[in-house]
Amino acid sequence: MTPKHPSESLTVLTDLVLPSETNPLNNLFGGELLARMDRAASIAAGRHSRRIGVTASVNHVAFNKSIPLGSVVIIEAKVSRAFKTSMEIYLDVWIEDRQSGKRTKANEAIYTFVAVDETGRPVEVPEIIPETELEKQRYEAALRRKQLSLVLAGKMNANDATELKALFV
Ligand SMILES: CC(=O)SCCNC(=O)CCNC(=O)[C@H](O)C(C)(C)COP(=O)(O)OP(=O)(O)OC[C@H]1O[C@@H](n2cnc3c(N)ncnc32)[C@H](O)[C@@H]1OP(=O)(O)O
Repeated sequence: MTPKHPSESLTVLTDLVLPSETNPLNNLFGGELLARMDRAASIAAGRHSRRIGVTASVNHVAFNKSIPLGSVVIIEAKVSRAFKTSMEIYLDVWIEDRQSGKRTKANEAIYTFVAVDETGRPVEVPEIIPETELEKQRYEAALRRKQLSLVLAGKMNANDATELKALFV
């Protein structure tokens, strides 16, 4: 399989915050943002693998900044690392000022998707070659995050998480 670059999976989802999507403080409901990010990540995973992608885990979500009613929200999703059948998708969420067009970073999230065939069985995905400095940083750290996610899910013994253990020695 020909390796790909993260830019080939870039998915940008731009949408408004409507009244039905807000909490009592008139800010975007967390679950609505999670769903939008899942959609963007699913498209990014599909662009990288050209397969059906299922969400295997949500590894990290930081709701750093609330997103008010009426905001223009931009979600950027890109595959940050591809393993054998799984892909880490890194999501950056921005609020765009209507007047100036200036973007403010609101949230970040990291999802893991697995490429599957029509019967739901995991299938291999192309390798990824990071290009920019940020892509290289995210690529390097992705193996640690995969090991942490597998340990927390009870799918990996902590003693086998070599990359993760290296952080503490
Ligand atoms: C877009 C959507 O919303 S889809 C709907 C929500 N998602 C779903 O319904 C998915 C349901 N879950 C499943 O179908 C299965 O559990 C799968 C396909 C995700 C994984 O199946 P498994 O039988 O565990 O397969 P397997 O053990 O071979 O793992 C497949 C890959 O997933 C990775 N993986 C599995 N669980 C996790 C996890 N919790 N965190 C990180 N990676 C994981 C494995 O490390 C492996 O990666 P690799 O092949 O790149 O090394």
